[in-house]
Amino acid sequence: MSCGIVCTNMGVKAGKRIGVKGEIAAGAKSFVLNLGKDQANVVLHFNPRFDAHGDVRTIVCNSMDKGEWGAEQRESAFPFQEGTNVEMFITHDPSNLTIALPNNHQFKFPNRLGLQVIDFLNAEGDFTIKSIQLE
Ligand SMILES: C=CCO[C@@H]1O[C@H](CO)[C@@H](O[C@@H]2O[C@H](CO)[C@H](O)[C@H](OCc3cn(-c4n[nH]c(N)n4)nn3)[C@H]2O)[C@H](O)[C@H]1NC(C)=O
Repeated sequence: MSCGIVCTNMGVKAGKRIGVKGEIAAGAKSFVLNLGKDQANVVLHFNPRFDAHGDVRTIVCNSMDKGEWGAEQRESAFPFQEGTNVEMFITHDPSNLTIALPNNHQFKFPNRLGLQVIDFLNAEGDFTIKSIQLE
C-alpha cells in the first residue's frame, strides 16, 4: 500500500521529461519512486537503498509487469545524502528510460513494458516529494 504521493493520468509521452524534487529524510533507510501505467505495471521502480534488504548505498531498479517483478539492476553511483533535498529527472523512449541524478550521474534502464505514455507515479519510503515538473 502506498503511503506517499500518487499521481495518475499524467500523460507523459516519450521524449518529455519528468522532474521530481523532494526531501530525503534524516536517517533514511530507503525510498522508492515508481513510474508506469499503474501500480501493477511499473516501467521503473527506482529504489535508492541507504541500508535496506542487505544493500548499502545502492540504487536498485526493477520493473513490474502485471504485478510480476522483473530482474533487478543495480547502479554503482549513489549521489544521495540522508537529510537533504534532491532533484531527479526521468525521460523515456520506446527502448529505455534515462534517469538523471545529482552530480551529473545518469544511467539508463530498459523500457521492458514498451510503455509509450507514463501516467502513474508514486513515492514511498523516506522521501517527501516537494514538486513534480512535466516538461
Ligand atoms: C537474496 C535473495 C533475496 O533477494 C532479495 O529479495 C528481496 C525481496 O524480493 C528484494 O527486495 C525487493 O526488491 C524489489 C525490487 O526488485 C522491491 O524493491 C521490493 O520492495 C518493494 C517496495 C518497497 N517499498 C517501500 N516502501 N517504503 C520503503 N522504504 N520501501 N515499496 N515498495 C523489495 O522488497 C531484494 O532486492 C533481493 N536482493 C537481491 C540481492 O536480489
